[in-house]
Amino acid sequence: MDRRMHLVGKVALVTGGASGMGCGFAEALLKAAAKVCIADINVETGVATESDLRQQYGHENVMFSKCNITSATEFEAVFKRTKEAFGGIDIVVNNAGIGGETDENWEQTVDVNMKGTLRGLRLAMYYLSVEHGGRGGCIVNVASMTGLNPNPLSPVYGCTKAGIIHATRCYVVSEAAKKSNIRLNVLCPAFVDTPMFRRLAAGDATQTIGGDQTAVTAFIERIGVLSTEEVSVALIDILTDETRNGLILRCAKKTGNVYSTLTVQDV
Ligand SMILES: NC(=O)C1=CN([C@@H]2O[C@H](COP(=O)(O)OP(=O)(O)OC[C@H]3O[C@@H](n4cnc5c(N)ncnc54)[C@H](O)[C@@H]3O)[C@@H](O)[C@H]2O)C=CC1
Ligand SMILES: CCCCCC(=O)/C=C/C=C\C=C\C=C\[C@@H](O)[C@@H](O)CCCC(=O)O
Repeated sequence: MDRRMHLVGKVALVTGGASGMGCGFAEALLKAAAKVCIADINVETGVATESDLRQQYGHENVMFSKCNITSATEFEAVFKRTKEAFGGIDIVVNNAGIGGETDENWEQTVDVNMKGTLRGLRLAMYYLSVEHGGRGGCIVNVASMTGLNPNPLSPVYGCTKAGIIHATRCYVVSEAAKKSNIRLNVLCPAFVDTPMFRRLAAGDATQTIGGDQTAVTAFIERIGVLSTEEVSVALIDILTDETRNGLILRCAKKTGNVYSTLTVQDV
């Protein structure tokens, strides 16, 4: 049996879609003939990305919606607008996230990455569920390799990403996911060449603890850096192969793409 989910005409909502990895995901989805809502806190970049993608992939296939994922009202409004504009939602990519480890910004890292992503996950479960007028589909949460392995440079960030992995694990085994045929997977990239990565590589001291840029540079050199196109290929594989459910996909320049199961041995 063909287990490929054709993306033609599918509707995707991508948070943090104005730039970086999210923008790459939006473009890959549009290339596969899906319709995409990019939701992002940055209006200037969001409008510019919308305009660029509309020119390439058709006005009717792309929309930008301003959304701070820490705001319940704004986030809910984006789901509503996407459903109204495109007739439903099939795919949600919870991608928006930030780094920040200082006394001033570490709690914001938790608010955006943990609470914001949980909010997106809860809304996605609601909008995709059959009992609330949805039609099932696929949720991909973007965590990080640092959510699985210790990263001494960004512990708060790493914790939020571990939280995203565990939240996905819990929803995978939920009755709600099974009843509505909702697949959930988590993407764990290592370094990817995006504005966030470039700030880190350029020595933005707010992104790490310790202030040792030599350690950051050595870490990046050891791990390697993926392009947004390479990570987008991984996303499209998760979306199109309907056997992919309850999985972690690790992506790193030197080791490639490796799937493992989200579930661990039960007691
Ligand atoms: N770049 C990297 O090396 C890696 C990044 N990641 C994760 O991938 C995701 C995307 O990261 P990048 O593209 O690198 O970052 P980026 O900073 O280049 O892009 C993130 C996008 O999210 C938006 N955003 C930030 N806060 C938001 C909020 N509160 N509400 C809505 N939108 C918001 C930004 O405006 C931006 O357009 C993040 O969750 C990040 O933690 C994971 C592994 C590696
Ligand atoms: C805001 C900072 C994070 C930037 C984005 C991000 O999520 C990047 C993650 C990249 C790679 C993580 C790799 C983890 C590797 C561990 O297994 C371990 O090898 C780390 C050991 C520390 C070291 O080598 O310095």
